[in-house]
Formats: sequence, structure tokens, C-alpha cells
Amino acid sequence: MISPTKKRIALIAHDNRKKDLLEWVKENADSLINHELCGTGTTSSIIAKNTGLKVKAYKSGPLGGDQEIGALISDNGIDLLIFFWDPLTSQPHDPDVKALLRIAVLYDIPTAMNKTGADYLLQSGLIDKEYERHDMQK
Ligand SMILES: O=C(CO)COP(=O)(O)O
Repeated sequence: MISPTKKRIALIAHDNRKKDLLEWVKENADSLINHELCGTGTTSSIIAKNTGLKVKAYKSGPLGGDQEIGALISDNGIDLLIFFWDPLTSQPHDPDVKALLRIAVLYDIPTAMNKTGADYLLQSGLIDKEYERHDMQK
């Protein structure tokens, strides 16, 4: 069983935001190494290659990766979502992006969409504590 303080963190970024996410992950690698990381295909492989962190890769976003992460959330498999989506470029899989964000809200998953939000999440102290999230299924 996963330790109660170990969080399952999904890392996702659109192409124009991958550099920013990678930078944030590098800045916070000391903390992130204590958690279980996963993400969409390309984001995961870029982070793993450039930081040495272990990141479980799902499919690339346009090929269904957002839907896989959404399914994980609905199965109680993700504790935090860091999703640097691109507000300036339309995505071929925009419905999947919207669905992922919807499901993250529905299941009350702490979600950050930019560097400052991610900093707040990581520095809130919540990440190192055991906490119970609201279960929308109840
Ligand atoms: O498109 C994405 C999220 O919507 C990200 O997918 P990749 O990490 O495979 O680039």
C-alpha cells in the first residue's frame, strides 16, 4: 500500500508549456522525488529524461492520455494534478482536456495550472500530510 503521505501526482503540459513545467519540476525535484509521479506520454518522457525522476508514462495527450489520467482520477488513483495547459493555442483534443479538468473538479483534486499555483500547492504543506479529500461519490 502506498504511504499515506506519499501523493500520486499527475504532471501534464501542452507543448508551449513543457519548458515551464520542466523548470518547475527541476526546481522542486527534492520534494517530488518522495512522491509517485505519472503523466501524459511526451511530458513524462521529457521530465524523466531531463531530471532522472521516475515518471510513469500514459499515452500522449492527443492519443488519449488526458482520458487515461481522467479515468485514474475517477478510480481514486491521483491525489494532485499539475496541468500546464496552453491558453493561447487550440488543441485537437480540446474535448479531452476539458473533460480532464471537469473530472478533476468533480473529484476535488487539488489542481495547479501554472507555476505560481503549483508553488502554492507544493508549499501548502498539504503534500506532506495525510489528508482526506471530499468524495463526490458519497
Ligand atoms: O496534450 C497533452 C495534454 O492535453 C499533453 O500530452 P503530451 O504530454 O503527450 O504532450
